Amino acid sequence: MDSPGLLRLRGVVKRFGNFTALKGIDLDIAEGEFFTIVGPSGSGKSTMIRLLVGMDEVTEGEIWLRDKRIDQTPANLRPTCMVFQSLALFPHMTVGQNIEFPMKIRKEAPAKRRARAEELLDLLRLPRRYYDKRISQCSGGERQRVALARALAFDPEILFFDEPLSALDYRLRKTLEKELKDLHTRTGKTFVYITHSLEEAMVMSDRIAIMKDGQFEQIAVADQIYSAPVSRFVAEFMGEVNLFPLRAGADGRIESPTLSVRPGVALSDLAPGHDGLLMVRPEYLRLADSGGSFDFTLSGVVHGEYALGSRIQYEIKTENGMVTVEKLREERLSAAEGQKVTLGFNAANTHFIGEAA
Ligand SMILES: Nc1ncnc2c1ncn2[C@@H]1O[C@H](COP(=O)(O)OP(=O)(O)OP(=O)(O)O)[C@@H](O)[C@H]1O
Repeated sequence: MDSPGLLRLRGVVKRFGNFTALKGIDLDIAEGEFFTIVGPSGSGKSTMIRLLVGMDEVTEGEIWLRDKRIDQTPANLRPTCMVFQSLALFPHMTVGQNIEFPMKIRKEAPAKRRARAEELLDLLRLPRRYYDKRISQCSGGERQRVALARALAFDPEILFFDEPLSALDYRLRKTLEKELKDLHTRTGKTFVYITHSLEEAMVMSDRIAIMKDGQFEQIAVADQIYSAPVSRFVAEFMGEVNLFPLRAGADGRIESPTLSVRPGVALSDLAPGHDGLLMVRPEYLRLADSGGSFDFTLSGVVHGEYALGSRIQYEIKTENGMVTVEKLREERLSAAEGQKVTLGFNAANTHFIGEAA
């Protein structure tokens, strides 16, 4: 990033008694960015968001918004807004009253509030007649849109989202993921989003931060995190993956206990005398039995076949454990369960992780 971030964290530590939940976080989020924090349960995502919105205090470190230090600013005085999984709408009020709530607090005139509420209904693609509808009469997806409209009515500098879609069913979640991305583009606001779901993060975000044990393991654009993870943890967290131990001899020749390596193959990140893990995503493995030349090959037996909608996943049992292969339905493997197969892949479709097996 060229310009300094809109939101900056410097050395942020959060301790609960003897337990350190955040271990010195440095982070810059750019204005207008869709920034997503992903991580397993207990990694510190909610703790981080709570500090950012002012629901909890930092133990050490600083949080800056533009040129103002905000870590000591009470939540209600921060120009940020939070959208929760639980929505926190007022169920006995109408859609219009909910959306207008922040403007009412600001003591804006009724006509102005109404006009803005209608604009926000349009923006969230809710019919204007919903203005008088009670929240209790709205569906889950509609409530989610009302909550977003209300959050935007605060006109915050940054919107924080704490797993807002996790309680919804799969189809609705998929629809709202796209709507949120679209909303982000149309409003130009800065979105900071936390989720367990990698897919959600991949669909929507400009950048993704992978959190582990109170620290960021990697921060990058989705593609890079998927194809060039910095560690085994990130590789495995970012979906199905095959990892093979590998080492380069003093002469640079690559050796592997599990793979046959074509002589002359080189990996730019693997220096002579070093070892690590070779990563290949399941979609890059091919059947090598019918010919073709591959940098790496291995043999196994087809153990299982699983339909994943448009794709099919295969488990291939090898001497050194299970290998996962994924194909589009129309590229189904011509091998039945129990059949012996040779798989191949090329160095160009791999990524080397300099981490011991
Ligand atoms: N008030 C608290 N007192 C003591 N420990 C806490 C407190 N809040 C959080 N923790 C601990 O801090 C760690 C991080 O919790 P946090 O809720 O931030 O994780 P998370 O990544 O949001 O998890 P999840 O995805 O399950 O919500 C956990 O080990 C949790 O037990």
